[in-house]
Amino acid sequence: MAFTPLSTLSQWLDWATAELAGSESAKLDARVLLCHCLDCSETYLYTWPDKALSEQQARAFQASIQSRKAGTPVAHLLGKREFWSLELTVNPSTLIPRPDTEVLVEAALACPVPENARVLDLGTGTGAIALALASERPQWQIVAVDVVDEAVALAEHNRARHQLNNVTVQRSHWFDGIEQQAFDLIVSNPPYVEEQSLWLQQGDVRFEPRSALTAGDDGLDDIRLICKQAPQYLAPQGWLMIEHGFEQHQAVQALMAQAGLEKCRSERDLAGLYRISMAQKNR
Ligand SMILES: C[S@@+](CC[C@H](N)C(=O)[O-])C[C@H]1O[C@@H](n2cnc3c(N)ncnc32)[C@H](O)[C@@H]1O
Repeated sequence: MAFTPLSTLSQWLDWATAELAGSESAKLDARVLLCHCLDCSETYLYTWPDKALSEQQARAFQASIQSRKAGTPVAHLLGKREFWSLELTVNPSTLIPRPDTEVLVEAALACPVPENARVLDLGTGTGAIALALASERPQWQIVAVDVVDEAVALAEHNRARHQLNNVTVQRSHWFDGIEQQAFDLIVSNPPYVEEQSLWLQQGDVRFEPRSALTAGDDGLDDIRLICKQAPQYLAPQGWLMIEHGFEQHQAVQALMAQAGLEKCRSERDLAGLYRISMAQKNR
């Protein structure tokens, strides 16, 4: 659609939906991106369908629809994604937080740990898990680490944005930079996809970095290392909790047991799939 001052919001929405046809979320994406370009709410679109866009708005909207058509995730175009009711800044340096990971947050909040628990989030990315926990448990002291410098900066930005002062963000290759050795809870959503997985060639995931996604031929390289080293960094009675792929729970439980952890178990997500496993250090 060429820009014309007479084109209305509803005409632009029809154009964008047609451009994105083939995507299940075409209509939703068109609305969300138009709201972003106009800096308005969805209610505004419904209330003023006959309003015209300015030339600048129309050009910005056209550009964002073309990027979306080329596959760019909506979260990257908006520069944000909501997780656990916190608006987080996102960028291509790490994973876009997924609703699936809220299951890990729920399980962590239900974990029997001291009131002023010391918590470690390994591979924090945007800071999603650490910040969700910090917002719910201001008395917890949380260390959040990532190995990618841009992700560390992003998590720190999100921490400051939400003024969650009970979180410390730092760079570390898993446990390498961690000094405190007695956490009551270690949580992680590490990379767990097989290097050769065809899933990596589809959808939004094509725009996310491999450093956030893949972990060796069976997807377990990072989880293997985390399970092996976690007991040294857990307080007695401390818990390790890991998000993983839906076919990995038995392997992850076995790795936890091999590391000497006890009470290994997995929990299902909303789709009924085992997506997190946990275990406790008993000595
Ligand atoms: C699946 S993403 C999870 C991001 C975030 N925790 C979430 O749930 O949205 C995995 C994260 O682990 C980080 N990572 C990968 N290898 C790492 C390593 N050796 N040490 C620390 N973090 C690492 C990646 O940079 C990425 O941010």
